[in-house]
Amino acid sequence: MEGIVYNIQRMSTKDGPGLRTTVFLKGCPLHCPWCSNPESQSFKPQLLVFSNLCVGCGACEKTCPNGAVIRTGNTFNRDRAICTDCGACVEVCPSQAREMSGMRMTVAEVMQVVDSDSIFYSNSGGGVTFGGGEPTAAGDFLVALIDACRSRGYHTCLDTCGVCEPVRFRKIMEKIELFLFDCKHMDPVEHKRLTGLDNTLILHNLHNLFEAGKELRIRVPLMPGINDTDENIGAMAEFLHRHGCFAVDVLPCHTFGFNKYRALNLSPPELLPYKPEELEAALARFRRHGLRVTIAK
Ligand SMILES: C[S@@+](CC[C@H](N)C(=O)[O-])C[C@H]1O[C@@H](n2cnc3c(N)ncnc32)[C@H](O)[C@@H]1O
Ligand code: SF4
Ligand code: SF4
Ligand code: SF4
Repeated sequence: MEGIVYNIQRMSTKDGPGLRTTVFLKGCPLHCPWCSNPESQSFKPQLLVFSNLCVGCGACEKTCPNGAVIRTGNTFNRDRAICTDCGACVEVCPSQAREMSGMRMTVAEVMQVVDSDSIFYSNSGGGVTFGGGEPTAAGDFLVALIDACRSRGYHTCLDTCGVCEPVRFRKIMEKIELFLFDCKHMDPVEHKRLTGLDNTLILHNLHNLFEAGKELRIRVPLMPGINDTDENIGAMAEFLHRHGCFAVDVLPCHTFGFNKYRALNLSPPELLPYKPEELEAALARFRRHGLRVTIAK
């Protein structure tokens, strides 16, 4: 079985306990306007062009079979309407200005990388995390990867936005040991306006996780002026309290990865990270609503 993987991060300390291997699966049903991994949203491999690294050699123009390379002065980009993301120009670029995101891999190929890190899992209390994109959108490929990890005794963690058809989510839920579950916005209309889908499925799946007593950490990507209002944080606290949860991990807005929007010929988000005093004020709103708050690693 095959799926599209856009990165395998080794020795990660940020995606769950201990030392971890994080497998990033490409494709996401949401389009959060602040997403730090815009290349993770499409379900297909994609070309990124980092114009600042272009040395103007013209090799890509000569190689492109579709005439999709556009020259502006001494830099070479591509016409998105014509480019087929075939990757031929990446092979000839001498300066890494061109890069393909996403490659087709089999379960065995992913597990070869995972297995080579396994010595570190038992010593550190670590294991394997599946992220993305939205890992549940990879369907049977994700299930097969989890099964392969569990059969070897590796701890498994899922970093998810929770948008997943409930029957499939239940199947995944039974196999995963720790969930990092995002809560982005509590208002369904606002959730849809921001991300393209409302939060009905998300809250349904989250409710089921709580009911099943699964180990989970709620993560809130905190975006200035977007979801850090007293009203939204209050609604979040009300939902979480009803499920016996009194703590969240906050991911304050960062702009790492925003350079990849230009590399995909997209406009980067117009967002600035919090000033320290603004972040403190937002965190205080969580505490006022009875939620312990930690900044996620
Ligand atoms: C790229 S997502 C992948 C997992 C899944 N799609 C999700 O959204 O939960 C990984 C984490 O990064 C967070 N994130 C994405 N963009 C961010 C940004 N600009 N600042 C802070 N956190 C961000 C997400 O909210 C999520 O918790
Ligand atoms: S990815 Fe293929 S089609 Fe697109 S610019 Fe490069 S060579 Fe041309
Ligand atoms: S091959 Fe790379 S360095 Fe050469 S013109 Fe194209 S993008 Fe620039
Ligand atoms: S759900 Fe996650 S991967 Fe998908 S767009 Fe939002 S932050 Fe990006």
